[in-house]
Amino acid sequence: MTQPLTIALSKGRILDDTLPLLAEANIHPAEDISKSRKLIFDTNHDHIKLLVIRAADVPTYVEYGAADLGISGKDVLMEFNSENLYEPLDLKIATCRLMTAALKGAVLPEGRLKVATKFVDVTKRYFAEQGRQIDIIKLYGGMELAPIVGLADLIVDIVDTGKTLVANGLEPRDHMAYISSRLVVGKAAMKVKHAQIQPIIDQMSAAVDRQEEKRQQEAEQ
Ligand SMILES: Nc1ncnc2c1ncn2[C@@H]1O[C@H](COP(=O)(O)OP(=O)(O)OP(=O)(O)O)[C@@H](O)[C@H]1O
Ligand SMILES: O=P(O)(O)OC[C@H]1O[C@H](OP(=O)(O)OP(=O)(O)O)[C@H](O)[C@@H]1O
Repeated sequence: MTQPLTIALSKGRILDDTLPLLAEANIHPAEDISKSRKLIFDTNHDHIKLLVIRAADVPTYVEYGAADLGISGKDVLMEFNSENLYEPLDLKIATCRLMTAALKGAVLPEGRLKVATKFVDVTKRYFAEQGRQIDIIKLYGGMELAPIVGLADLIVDIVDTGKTLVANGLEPRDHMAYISSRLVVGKAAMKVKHAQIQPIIDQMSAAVDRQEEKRQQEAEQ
């Protein structure tokens, strides 16, 4: 019997890049997600449903088995740090870097550093590895403002083009991690529904390869 499958998608910028990949894997939402206020969608497969939720909530849904698969930024997964999730596929979408940044030219204090971020645990682990004492200032967005107003010496945030840093008089310092979106699978779901989940991983993997080829061809033109 075909068991039901639920896939949790991150809304926001990841969603735009996710839908073409799902389409290449022959998973099509029954209605236009971007035009709907619904959070759960049927698809062209009777047994597959899509959830569209806050990016930071995706690992929680998958960990608790409320979704079998999920699509989540590596930054979110690093912060969530769960042992109950497999990460079988790099989708190579929403790529960016997790970096530290400071005011341009600023000399950092010798002693404790004030670090503003929403990635609290990732930041604690990173500076602990460096043997550096820090005080964390937890923010929910707009981290770039913190050094300008003296709230922090350093920030830890996502950098893509670097335009947000430049616009706020900041400069990148340490490159902490390469970030992209990943397909995640709950360990329990993988055991129970392996026969249904594996083909989706394989189709998504082929879709990622095709998109990569397309991108390379476009870059060469
Ligand atoms: N500038 C960027 N360029 C590329 N990818 C990014 C960028 N900013 C964030 N991302 C990736 O996209 C994910 C989702 O970002 P998005 O901005 O949609 O949501 P958010 O602001 O983190 O969350 P929410 O809107 O739910 O508060 C991030 O977790 C990260 O993996
Ligand atoms: O290097 P850039 O290309 O300028 O991109 C980096 C910016 O993008 C993200 O913010 P986002 O636009 O998602 O806003 P938010 O953090 O307020 O959600 C991130 O938090 C940076 O501020």
